[in-house]
Amino acid sequence: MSLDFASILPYAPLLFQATLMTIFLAITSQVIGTVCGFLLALARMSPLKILSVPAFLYIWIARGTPPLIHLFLIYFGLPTIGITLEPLPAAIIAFSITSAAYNAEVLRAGLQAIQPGQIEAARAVGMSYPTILWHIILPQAVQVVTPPYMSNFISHVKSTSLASVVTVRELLLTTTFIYSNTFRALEALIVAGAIYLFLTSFLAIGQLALEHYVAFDKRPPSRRRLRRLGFGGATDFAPATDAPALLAEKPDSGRRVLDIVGLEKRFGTVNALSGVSLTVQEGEVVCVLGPSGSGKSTLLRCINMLERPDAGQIGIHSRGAGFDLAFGPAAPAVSGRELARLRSHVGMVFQHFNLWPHKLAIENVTEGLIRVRHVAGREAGLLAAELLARVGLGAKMMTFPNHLSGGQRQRVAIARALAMRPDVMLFDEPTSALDPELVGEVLQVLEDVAASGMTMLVATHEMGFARRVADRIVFMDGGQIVEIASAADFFERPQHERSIRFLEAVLK
Ligand SMILES: Nc1ncnc2c1ncn2[C@@H]1O[C@H](COP(=O)(O)OP(=O)(O)OP(=O)(O)O)[C@@H](O)[C@H]1O
Repeated sequence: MSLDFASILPYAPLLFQATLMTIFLAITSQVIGTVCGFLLALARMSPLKILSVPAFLYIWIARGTPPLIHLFLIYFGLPTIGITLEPLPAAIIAFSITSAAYNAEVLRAGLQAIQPGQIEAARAVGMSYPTILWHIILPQAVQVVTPPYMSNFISHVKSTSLASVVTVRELLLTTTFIYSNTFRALEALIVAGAIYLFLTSFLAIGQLALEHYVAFDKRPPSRRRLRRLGFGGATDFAPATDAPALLAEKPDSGRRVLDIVGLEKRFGTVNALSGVSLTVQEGEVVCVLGPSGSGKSTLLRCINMLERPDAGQIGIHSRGAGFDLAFGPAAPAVSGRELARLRSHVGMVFQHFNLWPHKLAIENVTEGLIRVRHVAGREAGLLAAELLARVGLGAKMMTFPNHLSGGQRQRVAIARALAMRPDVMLFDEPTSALDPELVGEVLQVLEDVAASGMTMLVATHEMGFARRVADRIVFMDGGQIVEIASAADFFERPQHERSIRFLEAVLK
């Protein structure tokens, strides 16, 4: 038996039209399915049950039932309640329903793949949720979702052949028409298969190109990206020398920057903070010491409201703005905008750095300036370059975080927090995640920052650093402040029996 493709040839224009219809059907329903899938993914992740439960039910039902049933329900079922649709809109709606359910799960996986620490770091510089979503979460989520999303798209293209059963003139229906006229079923089906293969191969190549495009940290930064920050290229940068100084001279104003009164925080049955009161003056360096689980991190996280206290008051009195927040059942709610404003005045450095891996070191520093302070790209680039040079990373500013050592990452994180010109800097065990030989370089930067007059609250296990640099020591145990003393007094003449035992244990 010989194949006779020549008899199919007269139908080429028809096949071409059918191919266009298949492409139109696939793209339209995929676009609708992606937009709806994205909204569904957000709803599914929402803490509000009124959003997450319906989203879950939708995805469960739409994924668990055949697309052909969706199509029949819409095309044959809806007319029974008075809604009649043409074949093409019916097919588009049916395929969008399926596509939305599958894409919702793919997109949710991408959104949830971002480490929570990165989102906390973005909140800590004062970014709003939409800004975080757009600039921190989505660019990274795209990297994660590209392979499964494109895979869904490829299988979606093939599923559009189902539209033939409701007489949409797509590829399969046209193919059956051709072979019923020519009696050349084999040839017609081979041609149709080849066209599907061509379309899906095109998407597979698109997937490879997209994967390459979104692998931001695997290739050198584009010129466009650098120009936005005022640099013409990666190699022509000379660290700025005339950038305005970001760190003030050590002040001696006696002005209170931080006022904490009666702070309480519970996690279930654990009293993480009980009646914590503390005042910190401008330019003061306060080290918070205490055994593991004593509440040091919780105290810092409550100050910039990454954790919401259950009761008490926090006052932050900056030169530019003042915040007096009260907590408790009767306290007024604090708006998201006010929280973001507060956080932009309180710098936070985390134990695990929490840099944004898709952004260069310099972009990690400029991001808050551009998105929160609305500083122009060029000016932000200059300030960031100056700061990175000050923390000893002038030569690494065009490097992605994954190519930096732990100590270098932490120094970028310090520059990122300093760039916002905070009124107080909170350091949450900044050296605990570092290899011992990298601790020194970070502590040196901390000492430099302290010497420059920054008001600092440092939760740390580094006793030598605390003794050398701290003006005062706050010693915590069981969620309470047990002792507050000058560094000399605390280390030479600890008063409280718990402090004495702690020092005996850690200094022996
Ligand atoms: N998100 C949370 N959920 C439940 N319990 C928590 C949470 N965060 C902290 N805790 C608990 O609160 C207490 C204080 O924890 P916190 O992390 O503030 O201590 P820490 O002094 O910083 O400890 P470490 O030095 O080990 O970091 C601990 O008992 C801890 O288990």
